[in-house]
Amino acid sequence: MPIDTQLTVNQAQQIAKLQTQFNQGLDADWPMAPTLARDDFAAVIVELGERYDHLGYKWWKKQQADHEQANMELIDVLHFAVSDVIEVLVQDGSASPVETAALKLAEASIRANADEALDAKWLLRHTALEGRPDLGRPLCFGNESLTQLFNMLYQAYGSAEAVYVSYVGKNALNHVRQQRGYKDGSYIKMWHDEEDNQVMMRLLLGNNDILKSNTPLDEAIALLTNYYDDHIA
Ligand SMILES: O=c1ccn([C@H]2C[C@H](O)[C@@H](COP(=O)(O)O)O2)c(=O)[nH]1
Repeated sequence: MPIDTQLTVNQAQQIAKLQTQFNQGLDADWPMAPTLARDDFAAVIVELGERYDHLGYKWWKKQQADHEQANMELIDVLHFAVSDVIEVLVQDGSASPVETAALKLAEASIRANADEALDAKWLLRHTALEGRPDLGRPLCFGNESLTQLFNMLYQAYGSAEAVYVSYVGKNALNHVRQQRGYKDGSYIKMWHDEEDNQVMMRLLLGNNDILKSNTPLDEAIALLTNYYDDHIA
């Protein structure tokens, strides 16, 4: 049964905006005149590799699949995919790349369907078909690749709403990591016996107000920072 689900326009706009804000925390001039060298597609490839690892792809070794962590890698891919879309729009001369990227996200989320989710290799194939060698980008998130990514996200999370909460949560966690020393290595990634990702999902899923809020990021960051300071650091 196809799942009838899609991002609201407001959710798509939030994702494009939150991604821009996070990237600008690392490089204030991104995306118009970046000063920090970044390679979003290298990151996409590595995140998909991590996904295969969590799925236990090694047929020559006994492994335990961790589907929750594998799904979270798709949320990481979404971060870098949105960044890629915005960068291509800038290179193509768009005057409003963040707003246009939000529109592309909303449209892909309408076209997508969990039943059509395929293995990540097919996603990569589409990014190659939609590549822009003219921009020095052999792989790119065009409209079809974005749809394929949403197919996979819907299969992983069951609804656009769950994808949205997971995105906001991971984006917030990325901020908390930066604020608590991820760059200098002092951040503690294991929260007791679990990865911070997993604790984050539990904390946010237990807090319905964040989804409805107009400032979901601020609320998610506050929740996670308090937890980190009270229980971990
Ligand atoms: O410029 C960047 C750099 C990192 N991330 C986010 C995306 C992923 O959610 C997360 C990956 O971090 P690791 O867990 O792989 O360190 O960082 C961005 O959104 N933009």
